[in-house]
Amino acid sequence: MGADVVSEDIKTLTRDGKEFDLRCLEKAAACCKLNVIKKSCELVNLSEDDLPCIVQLKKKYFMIITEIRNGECFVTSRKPSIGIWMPLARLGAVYSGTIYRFTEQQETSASKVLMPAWFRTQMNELWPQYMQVLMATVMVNLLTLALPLFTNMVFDKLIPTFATDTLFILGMGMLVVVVFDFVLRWLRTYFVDDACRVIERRSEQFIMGRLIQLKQSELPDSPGRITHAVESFARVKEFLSGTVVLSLLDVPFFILFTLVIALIGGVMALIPVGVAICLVPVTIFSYRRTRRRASELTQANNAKSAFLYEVSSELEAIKALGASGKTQARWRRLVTRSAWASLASKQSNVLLNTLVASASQCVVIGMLVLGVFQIHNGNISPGSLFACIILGSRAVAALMNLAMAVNRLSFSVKALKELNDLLGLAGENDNNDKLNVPAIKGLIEFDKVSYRYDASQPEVLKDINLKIRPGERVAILGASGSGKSTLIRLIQGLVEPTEGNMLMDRHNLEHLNLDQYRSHFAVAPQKPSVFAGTLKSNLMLGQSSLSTERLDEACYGACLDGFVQQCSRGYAHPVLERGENLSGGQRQALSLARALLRRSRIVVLDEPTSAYDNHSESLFCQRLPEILKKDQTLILITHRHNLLQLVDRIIVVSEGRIIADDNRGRVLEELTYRRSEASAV
Ligand SMILES: Nc1ncnc2c1ncn2[C@@H]1O[C@H](COP(=O)(O)OP(=O)(O)OP(=O)(O)O)[C@@H](O)[C@H]1O
Repeated sequence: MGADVVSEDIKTLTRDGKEFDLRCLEKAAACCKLNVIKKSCELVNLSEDDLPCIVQLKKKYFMIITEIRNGECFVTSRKPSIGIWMPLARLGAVYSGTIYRFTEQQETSASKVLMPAWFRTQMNELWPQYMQVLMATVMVNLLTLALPLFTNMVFDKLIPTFATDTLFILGMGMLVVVVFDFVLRWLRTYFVDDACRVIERRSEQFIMGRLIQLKQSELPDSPGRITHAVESFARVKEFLSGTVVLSLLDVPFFILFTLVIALIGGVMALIPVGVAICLVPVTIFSYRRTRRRASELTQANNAKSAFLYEVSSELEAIKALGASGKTQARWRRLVTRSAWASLASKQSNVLLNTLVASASQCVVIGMLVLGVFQIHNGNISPGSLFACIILGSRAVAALMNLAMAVNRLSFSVKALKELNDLLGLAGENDNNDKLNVPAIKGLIEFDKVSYRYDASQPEVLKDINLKIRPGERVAILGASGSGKSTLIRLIQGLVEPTEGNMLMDRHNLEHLNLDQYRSHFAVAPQKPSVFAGTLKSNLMLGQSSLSTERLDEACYGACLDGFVQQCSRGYAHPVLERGENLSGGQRQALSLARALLRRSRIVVLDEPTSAYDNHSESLFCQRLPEILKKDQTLILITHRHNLLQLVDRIIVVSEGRIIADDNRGRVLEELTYRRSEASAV
């Protein structure tokens, strides 16, 4: 367990003088796959296994102990932010007697699939709501007993004696019961829906947080698969946190109702018990069948979502290429496949539903037939028979709900498994011992780095040794597909070398907190990313408030200033999804301005002017040096000769290897020489 990150997380959670929020801590710990355990013990009894831990002091203060040695402990708190060694006895004077320690979450594979830890954490926090649901369920089911007892009384006592006064009083009482029943059922549904709402908000926040953290190299090739996994979870969570909970809570009442039937009607209780026994194999068979169907349906829907995602983002290209017919034909095939899979899975459901409805009728028929014999033998009265029938139907209804929930569970398990597989992919900061990177000097080193995107593919970069010093202005040149952008991805830690090491200020990137590390980069990628919103929201992506002067400066540098002035609403100019209402050059300028706005230590520009006209490109070449500070490193990937005036050093990549790396003049000379040699041949 890594002390650094846990301490760091804890520090942000323990605000001096404020109430300690255990829920927040549990949530943060769950993100690191840790459980929080509250423990009462003497400080002298703390063992290595307890560390790091949060120590609760008197007066609501908290500290973190990361190490204990020779009667001293290393403690940190928010104030001072650095740690100190302190004798345990001294801390003992202000110690409240409680610590919070951490253990790694252990999961069995079954629990992982049915209720992954992150989802269970959300549900665990909702115990108060579920306790209310439980209480309402108990009340509702107890009130259910009133109707059969009333019926029994009416048939056996009131009809023979025609005691109308008692009948009216009991009738009024039953009306009150009905009103209570209505209110309780409504409340129960409300509590469940409210719990679902909370789970929805929290789990979807968690999912997005985790998705963003996943390693780029681990993500599935198809963004449609990700979308589908997240979408199907939206349908599942309501079922798991609502339907399943209610069905499970109803089950004990099957036993209660059967016991009451046994009390009133003796052997009549055998009927619901018999139906329950028959339902078990039917439900298991149906569950297995539906699980197979769910798997086929998921595959079909995945393919559909992936294709839909692709078509919706490339609609214009499809029209321009005249590929509408082919697109429709492929869509038809996908839809047909998914419709058949959907029909097959619905059939499994319908079969169980129909069987379950028949089982309910069987209970009534069975009870009537057995009841006639029982009445004839004088064992029960007609009133008891009516009461048993009502109770029997209610008892079996509880089981039927459970059987149907179990059947539907196969879909939920499938969807949860898919999402869990996705979220279980390696994340960038999964190891808790990553170093924080509050600042960098900017020394980038490739130490014998090789990289391949896929084990089955050849290496894209081979044995690269390279050093880029802080403040250098470097261009990376090379033919298409030679590996320039991959080089940049490695520098940013977006992908990990298959061999060798990537270093920043002599620290291996695999030991750094990559989120923090990347905050020192300003990147304008080859393919600009533009989002729906305004020019300002796009420029400010990932930034807090900035002055208009800073925005103006960045737009000036990227030559976007002219366009901003043309827009009547200036920076508030609306931008459509993926920047559909902007030209290619404007999208690129926006992405470039966003990078310049960050004033990061390292500025990476991948083909920054590929969509610029010649005039804008020349302007950019003039303006960029005005904007860049001396200590900012510039790494420029370009095919444009004009841009080379911005750099002092040129690195040439060919087929994944560095074939030239020198100052601008010498490399350009060498390239001209090679070109003339080649043309002479
Ligand atoms: N995500 C990926 N999965 C598999 N292979 C990839 C991926 N991205 C790039 N490649 C392959 O890696 C090689 C290097 O690609 P890279 O994008 O680094 O080239 P580049 O020099 O930047 O090219 P260009 O100048 O055309 O942008 C290419 O052969 C490309 O097909």
